[in-house]
Amino acid sequence: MTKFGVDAASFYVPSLYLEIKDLAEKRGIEPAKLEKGLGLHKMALPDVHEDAATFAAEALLKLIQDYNINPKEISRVYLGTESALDAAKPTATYAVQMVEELLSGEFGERSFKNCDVVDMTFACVGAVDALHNSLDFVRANPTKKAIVIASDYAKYELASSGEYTQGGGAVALLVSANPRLVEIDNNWGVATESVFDFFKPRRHHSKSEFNSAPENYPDKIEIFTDEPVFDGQYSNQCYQDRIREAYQHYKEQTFTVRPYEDWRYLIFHLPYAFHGKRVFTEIYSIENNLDFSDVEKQKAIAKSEDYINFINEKIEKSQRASSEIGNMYTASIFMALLSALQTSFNENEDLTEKEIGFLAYGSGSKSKVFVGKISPEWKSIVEKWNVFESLKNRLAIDFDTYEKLHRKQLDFSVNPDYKGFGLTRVEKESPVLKGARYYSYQK
Ligand SMILES: CC(=O)SCCNC(=O)CCNC(=O)[C@H](O)C(C)(C)COP(=O)(O)OP(=O)(O)OC[C@H]1O[C@@H](n2cnc3c(N)ncnc32)[C@H](O)[C@@H]1OP(=O)(O)O
Repeated sequence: MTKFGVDAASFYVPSLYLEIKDLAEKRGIEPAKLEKGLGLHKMALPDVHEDAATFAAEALLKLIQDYNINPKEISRVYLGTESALDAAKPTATYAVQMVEELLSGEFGERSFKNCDVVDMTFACVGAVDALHNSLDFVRANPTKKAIVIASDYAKYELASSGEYTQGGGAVALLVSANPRLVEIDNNWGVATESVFDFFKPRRHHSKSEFNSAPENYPDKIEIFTDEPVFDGQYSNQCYQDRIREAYQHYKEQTFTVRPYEDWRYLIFHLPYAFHGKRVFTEIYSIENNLDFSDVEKQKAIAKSEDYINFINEKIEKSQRASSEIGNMYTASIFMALLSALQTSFNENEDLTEKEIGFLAYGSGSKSKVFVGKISPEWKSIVEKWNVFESLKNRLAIDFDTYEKLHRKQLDFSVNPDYKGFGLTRVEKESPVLKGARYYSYQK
């Protein structure tokens, strides 16, 4: 029987970061809480010229170049993002255009001309939805290939409880038959409930708030905000509830008992590094008939030797990249996979045929639980990544620069050596192009 899944993967993390201890000091938070309590070390930050479109373009370009992909052979580019730049024009169109233009010498003009390109949004689970859809597509059309990109900038209000979990970047996945990285099984546990744990409402503004609003602007206009409205502890609870329900749904469909025991790695959406291991205590307790009825008992389970051994074996390696990057929203779950596989690769572990369990979550809210099996050729894909080496080649910025970047007070790139895609300008004058974004590539 033909197998379907992820054939290759690549990632992009911006070159700037802030040390978490610098943030802790300025905000009066004990560094140990962030480092030892939540697993945070560094926070990746977009430079002035970067956004979710440039992140996506970088990951897409790397995927094409590292794995010799001809864009003309790609039938779909589905982008999961909650950092969309426009409410109508997909961020994926910007990313595809950047890559098309850069590679026009090699593949001709408009190499993605017959490609189906779209964004998918459901907070942090949007790229899993894109993967799910793309897998359905290749299962129905086994000779075709799709690319899924997860790209986001996780930005929170200054001095909020989300601030120390900020981060950003992108992961791109090639989806096809006979995948060389991981085969994805077609059983999906799903749980949905509409809640307000974390969301980005359109805010209404009146025309009078804009000094230079053109005559033909409507009296009320809507703009998106980068920063979410959220309730941190409630979002933790919603995450825990949804993954419990989706895991249960997965079990019902697969008639499995304690499936997590067969998983070499548990790969979670990680809003911060230690989130997966903190919330999985509930499912672990249910599966092992442990009393989870009050906070004391829950803490005892989290601190038990069995649970700590379980975390060290099945979760810890997936957290390592997150500690160095922070939240990547849609891309976090895929970066957790890359982190685990890169570590196994570096340690010469043979993962062939091993099962991986995925527990995805998106606020608002939805969870998907599904399983993959590592392909025999996995090392030929992972050997191109160098996840941890590449994270060492970044530029630390100071707190003052961080705050200015956050407030959009800087006009020029912070990294003097920046290379790659960058925003050149946003049209401000022309009534028919106002807001159009233009990008170029810095060699
Ligand atoms: C977007 C989504 O994916 S939804 C799910 C997650 N939600 C978010 O990411 C929303 C944005 N983020 C937030 O609101 C917050 O950062 C949260 C909710 C994630 C974390 O909230 P906080 O109130 O900062 O932390 P919280 O009190 O929950 O946990 C702190 C941890 O540090 C530990 N800690 C505190 N001080 C110390 C210390 N000095 N040394 C060691 N550990 C410490 C605490 O014991 C606790 O860990 P434990 O519960 O495992 O024992």
